Order: sequence, then structure tokens, then C-alpha cells
Amino acid sequence: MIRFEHVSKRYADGTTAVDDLSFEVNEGELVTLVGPSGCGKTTTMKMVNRLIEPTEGRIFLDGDDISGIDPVQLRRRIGYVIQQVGLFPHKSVLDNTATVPHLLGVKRAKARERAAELLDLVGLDPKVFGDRYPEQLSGGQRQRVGVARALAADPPVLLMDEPFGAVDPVVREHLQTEFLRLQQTLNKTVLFVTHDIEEAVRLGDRIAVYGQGRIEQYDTPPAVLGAPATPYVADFVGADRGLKRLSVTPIEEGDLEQPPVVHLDDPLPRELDARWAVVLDDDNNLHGWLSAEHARAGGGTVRDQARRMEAWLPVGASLKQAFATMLQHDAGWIAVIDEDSQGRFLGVLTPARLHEALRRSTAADARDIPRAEVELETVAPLIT
Ligand SMILES: Nc1ncnc2c1ncn2[C@@H]1O[C@H](COP(=O)(O)OP(=O)(O)OP(=O)(O)O)[C@@H](O)[C@H]1O
Repeated sequence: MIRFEHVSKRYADGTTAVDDLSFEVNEGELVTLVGPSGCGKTTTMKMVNRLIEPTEGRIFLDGDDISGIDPVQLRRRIGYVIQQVGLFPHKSVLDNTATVPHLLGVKRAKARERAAELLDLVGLDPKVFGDRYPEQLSGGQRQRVGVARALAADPPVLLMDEPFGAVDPVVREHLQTEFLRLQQTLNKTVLFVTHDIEEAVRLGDRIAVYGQGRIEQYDTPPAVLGAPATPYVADFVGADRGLKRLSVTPIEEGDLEQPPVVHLDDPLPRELDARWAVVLDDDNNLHGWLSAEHARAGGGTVRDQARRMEAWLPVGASLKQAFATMLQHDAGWIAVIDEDSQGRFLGVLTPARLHEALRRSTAADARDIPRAEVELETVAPLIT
């Protein structure tokens, strides 16, 4: 969708802002550009909507060389969100959002109707906020209006330059979550500039890690965190990259252990093969668990002695969520279900399996193979 071919930008004073950049952003992909101040992220972005012209190389949008497209026409295809939102102070929130469609010839009433829908989409009730002026909004609310306005003309591409940079960390995380949710339905092609590696990892389908004017690594968040391409990237992503990886590594079915399973209406087994068993209902959905102790103590059916299971997650949730769930419920394992098939039980994740999943995914990313194909060297226990 967006393709850079050997693009450089040199200023008259000799500064090379961007140096021989080649990369591609696929349709519907959210790519974060991350790196320290002055490394060329903003320059890269502004070359896409021709606010800056490259000195060398070519940029393609949907196959068209953008140097041949009239900048005004080009910008209609590209939404632009910046940190200092740049709302018109004398226009209401609704009119700010409706500006671009109105300029593009949409009738005012229609444009305002669409603007109201968009405000709703970004979490601002148009009835409450529509008639306010920008100065009557909080920083986070202003950013939301900025996003709504950029979406107003329904452009296939969004450029976002530190859009959540000016708000406090709590609001920022909230805006990130909402934007991810929005992106799931909108599927825009997004270039997102940030200097915050946490934000880059959280939002990006892929991350471009910038050194001085160059991309040092362009890969998925788990790959960048698990196998930094250079010492510079390793340093930039931080010494806690193993922990960061937990949040971008999903639980896969192959990570799970299969414990003994009993059904609700089974007679209570006197002996279990383990200290506990998972209890399922007639549809093989998760109900709870049964301890060996309770099984021995009672008579009747499993139903009489089963405990409800609070510590569970859908497959695909992150290993970080799995770890948090274990800690929250003080549980030695969590159940994993398939939400797509009404909660069918798939297996359990233990701390040992979680560690193994993390090691396996790191090795898989480093070797570019599926996680299930990785043969792990066993970690010998310290105490046997
Ligand atoms: N008009 C200009 N003339 C000379 N140098 C410039 C000009 N505009 C930008 N630069 C330089 O180009 C380099 C890249 O700037 P750019 O704004 O792309 O960085 P950035 O990665 O977005 O930084 P930040 O995170 O601080 O916004 C910087 O060294 C900057 O000083």
C-alpha cells in the first residue's frame, strides 16, 4: 500500500534526515516508526503526504508514484493526526470534525451527521461534546477529536505523528486501547510515529526501529523483542525486553498441558491420576475443577464436589495476561478455552508451560519457523 524505494532526504545544511530507506507497509497494516529524537521518523511520514519532498528515491501509494499525484488530491487519500491536534479554536467540535468532508463537497447537514457518527466512534458523545469548543475539552478528548477528524473523509491511509504524546500515561493507554479497537473494524493502513517503545510494541503489527536516518530492524513486535537485529536495537528496546515480550506473545494451543478431565455428571472418582482434574459440562465446556482430596471425601457425582474455575483465558490471550491471571487468583495453572466455539476447553497453562511458550516463541522468531516446530533444549532443574 505504501512503498519506499531508496528514499533519502538531505537538507541544504548537509543534514541527512533519512538515508536510503526502503520498506513497505501492507494494506490494513499498522506500522509504528520508533526511535530517538531526530532520527528521521517525522521526515519519513511527511514525505508520504508530500509535506516534505525526498531528495532521492520514490514513494508509492497503492502502486502510484506519489511524485506524480497532485498534493491536494494525494492528501484526500491520507488522514493526518499530529500531537498538537490543530483544531480550529473558533469552530465547534462537530464542525471541526465535519470540515474535511464539507471541503470535499459533502452538504453541510450530511457532513455534520457523519461527524456525529465519528465522534461516537472515538468515544465522544456528540450530544455532549458536539457543540463544545476545543478549549472546553481535556487533552485526551482533543486527541480523540483529532482522530475523528482524520477519519472524516474515510481515507484508506492514516499518518499519525505522536498523536497521544501530549497526554498523561493513563489517558494515553486508554487512547491506545480505543485506537486498537477502532483499527480492528476500520482496517486502515497506518504509519504511526512514536519515540516510546512500549507504545510501538503495543500498537504495531510491525515496528520499524530507527537508528540515525535508517531503519535498523523492521519486524513484528515479538521478533524485535526476541531477536534484536543489532546491539543498537537491543539497547533501544531495553533490558526488560523478555518481560515486554510476554505482552505480545499469544497463548497457542500447542503450549497447553492436558490434565485429567472429568464430567459434571460422572460419579465421583475415588482416585485421580493427579492432584486435581478439570471439570467439563456435557458440551465439553469448562465448568471448574475437582481436587483429589474432595474426590476422596465425597460420594455422589462430580457436580457435588466441583469448584468453579475463575482463572481462565481464551486461547490467543497474551502470556502476560496468563501470568497476571495466575497471580490474581493465586492459581498454579489457568484453564484455556476456545471462545469461538462457545468456550470449549482446550487445556491448561502452568508456569512451566508459560516459560516454555516464551522460550519456544523466541526461538521460533529467531529462526522464522512456527512455534510448534521448535525443539527446545531442556532446562535442567536446579534441584531434583
Ligand atoms: N528544515 C530542516 N533543515 C535541516 N535539518 C532538518 C530540517 N528539518 C529536520 N531536520 C533534521 O532532520 C533530522 C530528522 O528530523 P525528524 O523531524 O524527522 O526527526 P524525528 O525522528 O521525527 O524526531 P522527533 O522525535 O524529535 O520529532 C533531525 O536531525 C532534524 O534536525
